[in-house]
Amino acid sequence: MGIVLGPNRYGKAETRLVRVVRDGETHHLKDLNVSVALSGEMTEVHLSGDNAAVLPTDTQKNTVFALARKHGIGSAEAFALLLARHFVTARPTVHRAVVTVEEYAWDRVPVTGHSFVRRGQEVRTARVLHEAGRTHVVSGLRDLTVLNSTASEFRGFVRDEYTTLAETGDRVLATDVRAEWRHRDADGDWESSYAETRRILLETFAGTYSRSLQQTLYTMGRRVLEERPELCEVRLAMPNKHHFAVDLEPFGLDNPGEIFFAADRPYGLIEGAVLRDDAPAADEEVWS
Ligand SMILES: O=c1[nH]c(=O)c2[nH]c(=O)[nH]c2[nH]1
Repeated sequence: MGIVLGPNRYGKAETRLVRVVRDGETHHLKDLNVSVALSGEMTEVHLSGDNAAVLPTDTQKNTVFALARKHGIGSAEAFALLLARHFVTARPTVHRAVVTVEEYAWDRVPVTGHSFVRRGQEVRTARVLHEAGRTHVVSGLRDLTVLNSTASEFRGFVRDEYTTLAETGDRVLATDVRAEWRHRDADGDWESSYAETRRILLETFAGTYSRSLQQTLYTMGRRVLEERPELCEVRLAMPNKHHFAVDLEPFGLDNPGEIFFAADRPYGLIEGAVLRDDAPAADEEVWS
């Protein structure tokens, strides 16, 4: 039968790499999504299952982390060139490498040298419930992605027979803030209220030494209510976007809190409301 193998390639897609460079109190962040696609002498693996020419995609992922530690990440292009050349040069069975890098831009939150907010993806929200005799206004935002590259620990938690998590005195804390805040009244300066509340949320995330994301959440909500008298309740939902320090020891490299794997799931989801004890009751429907 005239059936042949056509064009093919393979590789590790979407390795989420975060590099933190610590220059004293000032940290620098690179956040990349790296995809590798290799092709070459891959007929046998398809036809007979002989893997002799196959560089595992797992190895490709490790290479992304190891070369980031060894050579740094000057720019997306430079890092892609480094990887592509490595795979083709180091592996005779690989003839072509296509390396695709997405870089996510972060701005500094000026409160500290280690706090960042991801550029340009947040959404502002507003919800009004109105019926005879009452009106509720809830403002909010979602997908405000923030990261502290230090000043976060997680220790002293419950341990049972299924616990493997190590205690940590210094970790990356990152989350997509989903926040909604309820106004006491149906009139106000919505623009300045929004801008100030967003600023307080951001600055409190940045400026709070965190013993848990729960503590950070409560502190953010509390600070908003302390500073914004027009508001009576804040609800927050914050995924704990885990950043795992990559073990580079098998490759003869140390990792002094520099190279992280940014996992997208599963994630811890921390949710909570913070309210004044005299907040007027509101229907659940005002919240999303
Ligand atoms: O801030 C955190 N809160 C938790 O409840 C939790 N659970 C976990 O595994 N890591 C974390 N981090």
